[in-house]
Amino acid sequence: MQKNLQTAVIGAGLMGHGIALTLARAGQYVRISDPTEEARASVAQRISDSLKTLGEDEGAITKILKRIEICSAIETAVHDADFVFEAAPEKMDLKRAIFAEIEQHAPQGAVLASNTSVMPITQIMGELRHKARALGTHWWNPPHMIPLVEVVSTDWTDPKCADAMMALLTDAGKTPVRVNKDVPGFIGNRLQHALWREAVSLVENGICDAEAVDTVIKSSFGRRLAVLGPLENADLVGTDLTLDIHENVLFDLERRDAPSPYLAQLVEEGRLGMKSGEGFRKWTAQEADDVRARVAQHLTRLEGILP
Ligand SMILES: NC(=O)c1ccc[n+]([C@@H]2O[C@H](COP(=O)([O-])OP(=O)(O)OC[C@H]3O[C@@H](n4cnc5c(N)ncnc54)[C@H](O)[C@@H]3O)[C@@H](O)[C@H]2O)c1
Repeated sequence: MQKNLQTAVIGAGLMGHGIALTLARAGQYVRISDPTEEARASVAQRISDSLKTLGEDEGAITKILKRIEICSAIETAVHDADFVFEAAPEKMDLKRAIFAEIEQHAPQGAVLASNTSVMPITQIMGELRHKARALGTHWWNPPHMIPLVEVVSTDWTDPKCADAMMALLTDAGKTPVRVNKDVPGFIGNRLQHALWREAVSLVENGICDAEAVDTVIKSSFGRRLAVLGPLENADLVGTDLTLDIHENVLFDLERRDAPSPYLAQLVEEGRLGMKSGEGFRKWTAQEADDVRARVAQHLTRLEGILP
């Protein structure tokens, strides 16, 4: 893979800082833009802290930071970019306006990607003049630690642009996966939220409490999920057993096609989770910090264990 390519990251928040450091660490140049003074002022320190978590020393961090330029204007960030990653807030109108501006200033050959979590790429980039270079790259949080990036093609995405993006991400140490149809939630969030729908339903229907749901997952199939996907598991136990289980349980699983009223009520009551001190469960600030530290420590350890 060619090095010293010019990349642009639009939005220097949680995802943008991690995408930028991943690309710079892989030997590419990055211009990262954000209209917010606070985000621009803090992004170098946040990147440095994340690189430390990844085990980089001061010398390496200085070299990586030299590859990253911080800008306020989208035009400056994208004017000579080969690849553009948009990581601005999850608002359709904002993303559409950002891509109109990107297209105005980026080279015609640049591949343009949105990091939207669930919104259709077709809708975000439907107004572009050159839609063949538009696609989705759904990175996962923290983007510098979770290997997966879903590369989403629309009906009009040129396969060569998707190939180029796959190559760039692979070279940067990511595990890109192609999503061939632009469906809401792509692959990962469809799977994740199918599980969350059932998890909420179990609590809502008094079958168990929230702690029991989390304990069951963490102490059972959650343990093997990182090395055994569900379809590998179905082949491992046999598709015949899988069919028998589905015949006896699927009829009773949650199947509503809208969010749970129980979840809506939590939000209405201001029980927003760790940030408000209570969601499905009560959380002290210390308990919330402990969870974040536990996740970071676990992901760091996994880096050394998993292929
Ligand atoms: N946080 C996650 O876990 C996660 C995971 C996967 C995907 N995403 C998606 O990534 C995107 C970014 O999420 P985030 O968590 O980094 O949000 P964030 O709020 O941390 O960062 C967004 C940044 O965009 C900046 N911004 C606002 N308007 C802008 C503009 N016009 N141009 C450029 N930058 C602008 C903000 O100042 C902010 O710094 C969203 O689409 C989100 O859905 C988030």
